[in-house]
Amino acid sequence: MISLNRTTFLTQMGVSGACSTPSGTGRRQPVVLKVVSMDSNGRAGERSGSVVVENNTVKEIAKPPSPVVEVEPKSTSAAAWAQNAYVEDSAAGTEEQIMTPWSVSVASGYNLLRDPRHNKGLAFTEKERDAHYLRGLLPPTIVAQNLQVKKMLHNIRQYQVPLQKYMAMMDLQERNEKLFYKLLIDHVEELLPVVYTPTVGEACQKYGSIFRQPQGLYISLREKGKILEVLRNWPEKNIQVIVVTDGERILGLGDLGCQGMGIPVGKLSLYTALGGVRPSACLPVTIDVGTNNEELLNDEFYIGLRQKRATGQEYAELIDEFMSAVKQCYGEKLLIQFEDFANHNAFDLLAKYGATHLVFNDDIQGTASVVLAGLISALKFVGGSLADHRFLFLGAGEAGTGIAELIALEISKQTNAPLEETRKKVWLVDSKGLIVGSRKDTLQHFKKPWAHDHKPIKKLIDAVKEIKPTVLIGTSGVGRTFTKEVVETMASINDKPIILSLSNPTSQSECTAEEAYKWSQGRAIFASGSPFDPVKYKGKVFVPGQANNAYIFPGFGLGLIMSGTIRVHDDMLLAASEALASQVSQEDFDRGLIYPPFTNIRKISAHIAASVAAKAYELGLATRLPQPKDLVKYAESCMYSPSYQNYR
Ligand SMILES: NC(=O)C1=CN([C@@H]2O[C@H](COP(=O)(O)OP(=O)(O)OC[C@H]3O[C@@H](n4cnc5c(N)ncnc54)[C@H](OP(=O)(O)O)[C@@H]3O)[C@@H](O)[C@H]2O)C=CC1
Ligand SMILES: CC(=O)C(=O)O
Ligand SMILES: [Mg+2]
Repeated sequence: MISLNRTTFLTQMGVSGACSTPSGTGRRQPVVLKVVSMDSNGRAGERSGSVVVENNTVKEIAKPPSPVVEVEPKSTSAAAWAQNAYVEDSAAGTEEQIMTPWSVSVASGYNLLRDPRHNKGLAFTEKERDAHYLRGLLPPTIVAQNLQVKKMLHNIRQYQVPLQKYMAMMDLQERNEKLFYKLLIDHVEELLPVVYTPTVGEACQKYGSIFRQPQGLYISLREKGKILEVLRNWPEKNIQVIVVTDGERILGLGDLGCQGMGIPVGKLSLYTALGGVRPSACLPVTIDVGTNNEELLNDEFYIGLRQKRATGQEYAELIDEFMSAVKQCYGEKLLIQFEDFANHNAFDLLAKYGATHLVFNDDIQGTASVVLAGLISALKFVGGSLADHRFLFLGAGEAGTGIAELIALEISKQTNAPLEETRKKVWLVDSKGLIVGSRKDTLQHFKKPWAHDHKPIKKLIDAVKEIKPTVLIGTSGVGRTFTKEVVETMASINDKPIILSLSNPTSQSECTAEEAYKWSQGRAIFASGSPFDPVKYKGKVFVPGQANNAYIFPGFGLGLIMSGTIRVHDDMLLAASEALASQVSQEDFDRGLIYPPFTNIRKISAHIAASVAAKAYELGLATRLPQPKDLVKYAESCMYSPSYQNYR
């Protein structure tokens, strides 16, 4: 039973007198509610229902249906949760803590149509139109969600320019969230390149010009000392995952400053679409410490701070305040995904906060896990074990050394050889040439483990001829660096050369799919970070795979969240790789694929989540007890559904 003075209730919820609905004494006031509530087991969920108002007092929430998704483990106390729940008391002008474990927000009539989380557009039924004051606000026709999906897809296909498709998708997300996710989930292969790489790269470059609505939180140097207050400005309180960037290394496009926001927004839409994490639990964040991108600093439409990047103590203090604030606000089990930081910060942030927070670096760890999975399944084509192969990377930054380390770790686990030994199977080339012992003094710390004894080599082609790799991996961020000569040399050394061009977006890919197949006479096993269309070569169709961390992070994150895991461990990355590799079917292999199609991604994510959670339980890092018996089923049951709910 909820008893709250109606005026206070509506004011607190930011509902002005003008939009409040008639509320005679004892009259059931039909409004759509989003109730974040907690049951006696400490489980929270979103519900919809109506409220009963008596004598200007909200008396009850009428029979809310079961929670959409269980989001809090049993061990969380209602009081602990409540500490994180705040509303503005506009009358008093002060912040007031709600001491009951629920909060309610109301939308009806015109506001309901403007509320993307609950809006259904033309899909509102006759009954809902009556009950929620929508009569006359919509044309008479009523359509099913599937027809809305069909119409939106038709509209999006009319646009020839990818950025226009992107903007149409963003508009939809801001208008009707469930329809956005239904469309994205049902047509994931077609729309992933629109909301994610490559188009999201262009969107970030032009973010200032296309900016319409804030889609996440901007924390700039001006917010220093106030980050906790800034977090409370975000409308959602029960955040489970943050994707944060400082915009310094956006895909392979360099420093895009504050306009990097497109990346956390895009990654989190995949958390929901591919991994089933509730949208309301996702928070995109961009930390703005300036940019060294002169073009943006001189761009009149640039949306960020117009100053050079802060570094050193000033940078560290802002990040530290952010990390403390989010933990204080959202608790120990909040997952923080670092995304597209430059490598001079990324490794240090991961090391520093890995000990105190649930942090995951997608570029270092997620990429490593997805590539290892691809290599495990590529063994089907090339034979042998990982230990039988030699790996050469172009690019020795976050992605390159992250993947290298996970490969070495997996070989070490498989062979019981020490890591120092297994690392010797992996070679890396950076902008100055092959990483070798004689360069040790001048190398950044993350390159040092790869400085093997060898004479210096400047050019990739010479390194390929000398090392004779079976696997060539591009993580340089520089397009067309796998030249005809490089690919031909790989094909002369190997019957089936494995070539992965991981750099994003498409313009930065080390080679195209067509180049890889043509120059290797159709023998390459090829995958790329951004998608390429199938290639017809000598009468045969070759389907390239997409080696992108999008296969891993949504399921990985779901696994951490659903098990209440408090720290990430390398063994979880290995578990995720094996789970992904196990999802490649014989039919996929028959098509030459080393990754399963994205059309099955929700099922794949459930398997990844289950494996990650199982590892977390094994390592004693999971706090959701008891452990569910069937983790795959449990993962599936936790997943957000984009289907409309009925509002009574
Ligand atoms: N497919 C996927 O899922 C992912 C793809 N990526 C992509 O990988 C690329 C790199 O990302 P990340 O590792 O984080 O970036 P980093 O900046 O950390 O690393 C880039 C590396 O490439 C080297 N490099 C740059 N130019 C050249 C060149 N001309 N020849 C040889 N080496 C060069 C750099 O050398 P030096 O150290 O000397 O400067 C550095 O070692 C990006 O395009 C990114 O989009 C990243 C994560 C995931
Ligand atoms: C995919 C990704 O995370 C990147 O290119 O940075
Ligand atoms: Mg990234």
